[in-house]
Amino acid sequence: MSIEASPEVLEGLQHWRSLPPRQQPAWPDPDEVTRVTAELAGYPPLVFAGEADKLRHNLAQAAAGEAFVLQGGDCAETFAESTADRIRNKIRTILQMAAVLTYGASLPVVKMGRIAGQYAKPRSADMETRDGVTLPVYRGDAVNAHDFTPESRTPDPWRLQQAYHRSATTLNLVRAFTYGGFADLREVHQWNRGFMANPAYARYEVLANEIDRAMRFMRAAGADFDALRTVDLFSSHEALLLDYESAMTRIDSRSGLPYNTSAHFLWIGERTRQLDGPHVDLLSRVRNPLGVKLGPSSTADDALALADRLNPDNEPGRLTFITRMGAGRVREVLPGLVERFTAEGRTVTWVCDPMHGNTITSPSGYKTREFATVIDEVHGFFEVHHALGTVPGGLHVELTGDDVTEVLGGSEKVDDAGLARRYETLVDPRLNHQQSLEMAFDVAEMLRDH
Ligand SMILES: O=C[C@H](O)[C@H](O)COP(=O)(O)O
Ligand SMILES: C=C(OP(=O)(O)O)C(=O)O
Ligand SMILES: [Mn+2]
Repeated sequence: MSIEASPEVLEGLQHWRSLPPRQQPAWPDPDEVTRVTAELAGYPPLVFAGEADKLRHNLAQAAAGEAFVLQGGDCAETFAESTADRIRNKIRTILQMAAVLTYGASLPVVKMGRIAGQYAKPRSADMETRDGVTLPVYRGDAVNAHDFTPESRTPDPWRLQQAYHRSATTLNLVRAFTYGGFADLREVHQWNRGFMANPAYARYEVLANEIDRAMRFMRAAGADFDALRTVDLFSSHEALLLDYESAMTRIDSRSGLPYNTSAHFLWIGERTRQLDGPHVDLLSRVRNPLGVKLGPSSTADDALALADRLNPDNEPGRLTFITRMGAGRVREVLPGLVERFTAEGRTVTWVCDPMHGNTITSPSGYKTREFATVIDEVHGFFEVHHALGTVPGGLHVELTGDDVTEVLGGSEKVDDAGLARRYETLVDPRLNHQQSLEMAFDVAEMLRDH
């Protein structure tokens, strides 16, 4: 039997249209946007309500310290790079990290990609000037193209449909890889041994040997490795483009409730989390698990007000705070937020984004981050939670499975001159494959030792 939504619920889903927009593209022709979204609204869902419910349950476990979250992927996915090789490398990196973290935490790892829909970016400025020419800024492949020409930079709403199709093909591959045997733990373990073969990572040898021994123990004890051939890898992106997110919001026939079917998990960015804004309004009305980014200027009052709006029933797993304070601020700002939530009996999953508070410009002019600073914020996040006796629920990172050079440092010591070798990101710098694994080993050591 199919349950329908009430007229109030359907009307509420349009309320965002009356609220002040932020970070939305200046589409040249609003009628064109209406045509695009009317078509989009008839497309099949990319994800199913039951899957989002499962993820909400997993995130509730993470809030309670019974699981650990790993959310990772590009700052901005691009259409050109949503190829089989790139997607496979990214999935492999996430699976490798998850295996190491599972050992370190002795907990199941909830895996989410910034993948299959991460095509829209909030920006600091609306316009970009080069050599005296000023054009609209690049806002992600769902909006415009990166080349610096008036044609490319003009927002084109038909790109929203391309974003849908690219998300669908990416998700198809994610499902094929993760349910088709590619995620086999024995295989993932072999890849990690390959990583450890590089002497640059000798300091993680003790941990790597422990994992090796644990695998041999499991085999000897008759563990069912065939049951470990499949994993869930959930999709997520920033819910930024209201026209798209609204068109992808559908009524679940089992419950009559709205779900955003563009991804399992949606987050609201630091720039669009205003309580009276359209992003908070639209997302408050869907049942998916939600995230909100919290930067260094966040107060406990802000965070509580967001929880009142987005999780009024204090349902575990519904709300994740992704804190991105910066390495220099996390130890000072995070405790006040966590303490208030604990004192008020609020449930939230605390996840650390050590990327966005630590962005710098290198002497040669690249937008970059220092690996050591990124790691320092992660350490600060754990120190705060351990001191308060609260639960550090997971990590949110910008990464790629490829051998790019966008973040400084790491054991392979990418330096300023080295950034030029393979700097490919169109927005923020990502950890490369090796830096991602190094972070996983570092965090796993910390988790094991706690
Ligand atoms: O990914 C995050 C933001 O979109 C990005 O950091 C904004 O970058 P900008 O300051 O270059 O606009
Ligand atoms: C835009 C992003 O982050 P924030 O909203 O935290 O700045 C992002 O995650 O790419
Ligand atoms: Mn980013």
